[in-house]
Amino acid sequence: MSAQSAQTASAKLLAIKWQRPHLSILNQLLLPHASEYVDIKTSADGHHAIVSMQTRGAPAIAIVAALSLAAEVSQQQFNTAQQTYNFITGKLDYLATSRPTAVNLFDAITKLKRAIKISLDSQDDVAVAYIDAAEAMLAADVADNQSIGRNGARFIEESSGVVGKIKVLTHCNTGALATAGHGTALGIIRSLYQKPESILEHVYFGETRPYNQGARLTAYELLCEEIPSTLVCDSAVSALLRTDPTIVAIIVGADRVAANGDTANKIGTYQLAITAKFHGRAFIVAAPTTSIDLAVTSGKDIVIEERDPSEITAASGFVQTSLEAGKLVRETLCVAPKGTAAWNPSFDVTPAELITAIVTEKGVFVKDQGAAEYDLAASI
Ligand SMILES: CSC[C@H]1O[C@H](OP(=O)(O)O)[C@H](O)[C@@H]1O
Repeated sequence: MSAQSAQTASAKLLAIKWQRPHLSILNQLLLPHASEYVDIKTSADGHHAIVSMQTRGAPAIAIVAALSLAAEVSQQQFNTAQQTYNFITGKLDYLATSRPTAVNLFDAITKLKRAIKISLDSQDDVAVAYIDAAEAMLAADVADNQSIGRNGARFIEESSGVVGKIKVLTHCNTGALATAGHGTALGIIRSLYQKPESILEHVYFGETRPYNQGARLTAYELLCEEIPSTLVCDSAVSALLRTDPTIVAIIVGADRVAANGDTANKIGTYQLAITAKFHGRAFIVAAPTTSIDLAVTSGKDIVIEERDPSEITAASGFVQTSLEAGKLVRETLCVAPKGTAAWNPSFDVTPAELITAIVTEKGVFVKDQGAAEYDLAASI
């Protein structure tokens, strides 16, 4: 890819734009067929963007929440530091009600409350302290993801066990569109592919029913960056692993990793871990430490978001003829018969015993010999 086209690709993949005090986000509900930004002026706008999934992805949710309130605070006039503190903590508690599973949001809220408490106690400007702390999260996430990319690429090169070129498979969207930039699992794939004389030949990715983050968003990222890739149905992965031994690893993101390594991630991840185990392939979780929740001892304590069953019983998209005419006409197609019951958990939990490694910005964690679980409290 030329430098110019790489620049174009990264511009297309900028999910979050922050220029104090202005925040805008790429509306991922319109991707891949339209690339439109939405202005986020208040925490209410941020809450809506997260609940509606205009923005999604564990790290991106936290950063959009934090910066939406920074935009709002920038427009407010406060009489006292205590009033500022009370306003901010109240809005953070409201943002915490948006989506329950990704711990990054709650980690950010805890850190932001700590930052403004320090400024209140030291009689510094509470509003400025908040905005500075929120902005720092954006920059830190990009740096974390680039470290995850380097750590994961090295781990795969050193452990693939295959002479010559390899292929990998990923699930959902864990790239620049799910984070502040570069990505976690897709960040590892990006880093591996961009290496000189890369061993990575091809990327398979699942459509990720029912919201199609794979078919819509990961496809968009991989095509933008001209990374050789193939979309498969979620239900085709076991057959694919059986036919292609050069698929050495399945690499996924995380929304919440428990202290023992059990990992909540997009629905379908658990069965990918099972088929990876059956076929003797590595199953790698990529996540910043802001996705690790040491307060949760195991996956059984992780709250799993359930979304509207209509996401399964119906299919929404843009009418092909309208796209060809340069228009965006969105239609909803009924798939299941009216009255069909559907169970629509947005995430599932993969037990630590099925996870080969957890790649973070601080390093790659593997289980002790013979252990079924991780001890992440001792690692991070
Ligand atoms: C970089 S982690 C992204 C993580 O979030 C996704 O969920 P959603 O699209 O519903 O926000 C999925 O679980 C990914 O692994």
